[in-house]
Amino acid sequence: MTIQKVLVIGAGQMGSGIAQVCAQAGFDVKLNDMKEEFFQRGLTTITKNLSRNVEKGRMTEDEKEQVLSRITKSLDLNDASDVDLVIEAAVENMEIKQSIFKQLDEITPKHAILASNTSSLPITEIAAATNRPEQVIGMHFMNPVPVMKLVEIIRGLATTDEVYTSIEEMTKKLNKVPVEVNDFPGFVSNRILMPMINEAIYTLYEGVATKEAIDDVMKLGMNHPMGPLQLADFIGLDTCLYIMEILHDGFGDSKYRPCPLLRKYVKAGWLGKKTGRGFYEYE
Ligand SMILES: CC(=O)CC(=O)SCCNC(=O)CCNC(=O)[C@H](O)C(C)(C)COP(=O)(O)OP(=O)(O)OC[C@H]1O[C@@H](n2cnc3c(N)ncnc32)[C@H](O)[C@@H]1OP(=O)(O)O
Ligand SMILES: NC(=O)C1=CN([C@@H]2O[C@H](COP(=O)(O)OP(=O)(O)OC[C@H]3O[C@@H](n4cnc5c(N)ncnc54)[C@H](OP(=O)(O)O)[C@@H]3O)[C@@H](O)[C@H]2O)C=CC1
Repeated sequence: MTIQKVLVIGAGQMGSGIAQVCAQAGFDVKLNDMKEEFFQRGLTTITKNLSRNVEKGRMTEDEKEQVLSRITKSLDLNDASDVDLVIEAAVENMEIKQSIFKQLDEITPKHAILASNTSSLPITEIAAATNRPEQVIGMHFMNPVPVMKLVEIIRGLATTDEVYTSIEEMTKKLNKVPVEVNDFPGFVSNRILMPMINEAIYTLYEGVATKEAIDDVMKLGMNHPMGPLQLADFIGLDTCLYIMEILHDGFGDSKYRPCPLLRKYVKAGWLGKKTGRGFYEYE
């Protein structure tokens, strides 16, 4: 199947990055969010990223304008009526995702593929909200999207080979590397990453070391580009908590219990970099 028109849902940190890389690869992109201001915030991030590419000589001003001209605003899900692919990057919540996919099933053309950028929610369960589970798939980008090479591609129980192949090809066109995984809570990426982050939070909670010391151990000792607490702030502590809850519920194993300190920070609205405060403070 040929994919040309894409609708990205959610203009947050992930959705804006996904819209950017799709437009850079020549796809026509509609970027959807619930409010004008959220769309504008996403577009501002994309414009900043592209301007940095121009400054670094990787792109001309003309090319930047062409990329921007391929991104259009959408504040209404009905804009999905003529697209070939939807990539959903709204909040990590099953009810919200199922409601979006149910509506998309009614709005989008019959051939359209419905993909979710979910970090951990079962694709099979999201697909069950539609009448086309064979055309639903996980397309899990990594943050920051313009930089990270991986797209974890998750097959739901009913996803067809044809749909998988279309998404694999699309991923390569985005200059990313697809890795196929099966549909289990947290897939591969967050089944391994998030318990490490949660354990780092327990290490802080139990007073084993300061936040800076914990991050330094992992940066200097394990060559991680960011320490786990800095990375948690970068991902968003709300998203980290949702993922731990999904692992905990999905496997029923106490080893995935979210650290109480993580819950406390999320309740306080300290969601990390995106709200200006998490384990660290940001400008
Ligand atoms: C939760 C999930 O479901 C899955 C996930 O995504 S988990 C999170 C996965 N991501 C990670 O683990 C990221 C770990 N961190 C890193 O890899 C690096 O710290 C980083 C790439 C973010 C920054 O790299 P750095 O070397 O420390 O900083 P810096 O030199 O400023 O940036 C390197 C490049 O990335 C670019 N960059 C950094 N942050 C960026 C952002 N948010 N958006 C776009 N580009 C960005 C910079 O412009 C720079 O580009 P050039 O080299 O071309 O100039
Ligand atoms: N952060 C990360 O590192 C990664 C996150 N993901 C996944 O990507 C998804 C988005 O995460 P992220 O970008 O970090 O989150 P953000 O909070 O940055 O962005 C989410 C955006 O979606 C909007 N939104 C919420 N509900 C709807 C809806 N019903 N329709 C349209 N837009 C909606 C939000 O609006 P509002 O601000 O009003 O809530 C917000 O603008 C999640 O599923 C997450 O698990 C995947 C990989 C990495």
